[in-house]
Amino acid sequence: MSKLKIAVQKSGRLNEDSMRILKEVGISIDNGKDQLKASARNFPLEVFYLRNGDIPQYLRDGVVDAAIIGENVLIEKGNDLNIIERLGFSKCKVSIAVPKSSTAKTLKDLEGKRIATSYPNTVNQFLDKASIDAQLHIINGSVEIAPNIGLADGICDIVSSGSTLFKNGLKEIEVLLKSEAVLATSPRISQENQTIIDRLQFRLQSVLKGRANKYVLLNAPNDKLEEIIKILPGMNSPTVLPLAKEGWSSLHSVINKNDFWEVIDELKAKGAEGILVCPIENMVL
Ligand SMILES: Nc1ncnc2c1ncn2[C@@H]1O[C@H](COP(=O)(O)OP(=O)(O)OP(=O)(O)O)[C@@H](O)[C@H]1O
Ligand SMILES: O=P(O)(O)OC[C@H]1O[C@H](OP(=O)(O)OP(=O)(O)O)[C@H](O)[C@@H]1O
Ligand SMILES: [Mg+2]
Repeated sequence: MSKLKIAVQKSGRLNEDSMRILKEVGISIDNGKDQLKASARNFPLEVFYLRNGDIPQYLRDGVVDAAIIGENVLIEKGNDLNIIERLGFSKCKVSIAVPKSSTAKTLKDLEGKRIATSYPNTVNQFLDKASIDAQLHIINGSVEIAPNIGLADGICDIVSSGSTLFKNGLKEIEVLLKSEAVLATSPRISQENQTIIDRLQFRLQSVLKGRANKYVLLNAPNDKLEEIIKILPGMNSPTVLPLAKEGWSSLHSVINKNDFWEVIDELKAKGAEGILVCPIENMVL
């Protein structure tokens, strides 16, 4: 039987969360230390542990069928490749930054200046679009040090908390793009492996929906139910069960994680009691 070949970063910022999400979709992987390839025990899948930066070419060549990769790397090296799912972790920006003392306020102010970066294609794309002429210095890491050692007037690199910029006396002046981990596929994927990735994607979507929501249970007097139900639309409509206590009901529903605290405040204000909130492992809709 055919197996889906999926690339995952060997080590680095994406590795742990990539392996976690595979585990959460119920895939067990035999993981020997320093193994570059591993098979799943209960799903037709082989994991290849690769460098993030090498993955676009492997996808293009069909060496792997799919990959969990930073979207920023695809924008830099794999604009032709297909993103099928956004995975919600490793969120970051790719930004332009300059020394705090610099008068530059936008990318335009770097006309004729030197920019250090590990993402030359991305920067060039933005420079071309804005008809800006700047000189790129391509370096592979520690980009934020470049202005301090006189190598560049500005940089383009990944920003997350902003602490690396801060520690190096830099300020962000323009966000070129936002990125997160994504699932991408090879244009050469076989029909057989496409059906396997469809199954994997279905499972991933149920885990991602689960992560985005919470299950809420509460008790409420029957005369308040109508108003409470308006706040809690649920997946379809909330479950209402009678309590042993006369005139009271228990209500079960799903709420979005982002507006969870606001909803809880509203529920309390409308007379809800004994509110329990639980994480959701999977949501299959
Ligand atoms: N500080 C950060 N916060 C959040 N996400 C980040 C951060 N830095 C990088 N990322 C994301 O994680 C990905 C992997 O970053 P990491 O630094 O581990 O690898 P790398 O050195 O770019 O790649 P390689 O695997 O080729 O060595 C990046 O492409 C980006 O999408
Ligand atoms: O805004 P922050 O939260 O400080 O994160 C940004 C830093 O994180 C990444 O570096 P990383 O630590 O991955 O080191 P690397 O250069 O070796 O990849 C990135 O290249 C930035 O330097
Ligand atoms: Mg890094």
